[in-house]
Amino acid sequence: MTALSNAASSAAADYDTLSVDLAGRAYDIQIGEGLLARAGMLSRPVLRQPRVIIVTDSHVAPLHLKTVEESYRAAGIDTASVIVPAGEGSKRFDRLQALLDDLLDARIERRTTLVALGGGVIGDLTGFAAAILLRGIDFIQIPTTLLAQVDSSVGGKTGINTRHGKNLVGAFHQPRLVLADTGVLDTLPRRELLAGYAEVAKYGLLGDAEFFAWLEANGATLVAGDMEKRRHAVKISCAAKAAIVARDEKETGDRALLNLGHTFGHALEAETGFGEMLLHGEAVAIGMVMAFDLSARLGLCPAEDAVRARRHLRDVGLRVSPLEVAGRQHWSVDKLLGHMAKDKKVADGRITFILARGIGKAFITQDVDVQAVRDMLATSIES
Ligand SMILES: NC(=O)c1ccc[n+]([C@@H]2O[C@H](COP(=O)([O-])OP(=O)(O)OC[C@H]3O[C@@H](n4cnc5c(N)ncnc54)[C@H](O)[C@@H]3O)[C@@H](O)[C@H]2O)c1
Ligand SMILES: O=C(O)C(=O)C[C@@H](O)[C@H](O)[C@H](O)COP(=O)(O)O
Ligand SMILES: [Zn+2]
Repeated sequence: MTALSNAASSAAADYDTLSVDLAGRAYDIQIGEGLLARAGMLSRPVLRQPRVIIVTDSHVAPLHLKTVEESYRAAGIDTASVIVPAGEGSKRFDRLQALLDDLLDARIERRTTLVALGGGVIGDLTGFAAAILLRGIDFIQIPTTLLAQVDSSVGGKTGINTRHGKNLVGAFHQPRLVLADTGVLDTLPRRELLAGYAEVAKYGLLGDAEFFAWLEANGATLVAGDMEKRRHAVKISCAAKAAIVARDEKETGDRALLNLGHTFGHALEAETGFGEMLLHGEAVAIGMVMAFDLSARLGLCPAEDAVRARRHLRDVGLRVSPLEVAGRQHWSVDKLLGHMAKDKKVADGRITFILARGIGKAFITQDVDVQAVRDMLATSIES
């Protein structure tokens, strides 16, 4: 029985199922409240042995680990758990090594499945561990942040940061299943919810003007706690990401659109040390404002659309300028460009940019005048 038919056959099922259509490696994304308590039953069809190892972090463990462990055990599935320190600092080589050793200590086998229970950090780290342990084992994503539910749990990008930059070591390794329990967002701090909202807005800004207009009308109530609106946003976002990933799994083309705001955002994250000063989603929000500003400066995008992008992100409560990053007084155009020059999308020495012809009309280009980028960055960091 597949996960899809499981959902359909359960009279009590109150979740939506989307699928990521990758030949031979297709998987379902299930979205709804209460999925943590059903994780065991929903995972069974994709497990290759009745044993999982759950990887989670020190914030999520006390809140949600017991529910997931009990759910697996109730479904007759043996569990062990590994808890790593919360935060972006866990996407590092030394933490990866410690995790790999813990998993090997737990006597992992080739048919054992890892379960990533947490935000994007846990998903990226656990997914990478799954990609390289015993030369590749299965994993399931149970995303617990808005960011992870709308973005990082889908699509198979896994990896860690290095001193050279963001996500520079990793692998494409698709999960077998994604269980997005929108109920767990209730325990998520507002700052983290907002960071995830930036990636939600990204889907509107890059390819769906209608969704962006919906967010302009509903974003504030979504952030305030409206469950239906959160669920709708998770569904639309996952559907958009699944479609892009299905047509360009390894980012040889279109998938780079999902990097809107990231070339700038990753540079801002690197400059602030990949930590609490600026979260990934927060950096992406500022990066998307920069991408729209640059597009407008280059005459590619109506100025009004750049204003709309900035206004909406600011109105929901996100910072929209590097100058608003508390604790960070001095920015340098050269340093930001230095980080951008190490981006994974650099080709033949040229930085790839995701720009826009308007809201919902992003495109990929290497044909950008560096002086225009310098001017935009200089304006954005001037006090
Ligand atoms: N692989 C991808 O496609 C992809 C996409 C987007 C982002 N990312 C990566 O994801 C990471 C950011 O993910 P994130 O924003 O989820 O950060 P995160 O994983 O650090 O989680 C944010 C914080 O929320 C806590 N938390 C998680 N769930 C909670 C819950 N339900 N209740 C209370 N606290 C909870 C965590 O412990 C952490 O402190 C970055 O490293 C980014 O590069 C990857
Ligand atoms: O899935 C993708 O593709 C994305 O670009 C999603 C991004 O939100 C995510 O932050 C991703 O990790 C960035 O891609 P990277 O290849 O620059 O690491
Ligand atoms: Zn991102």
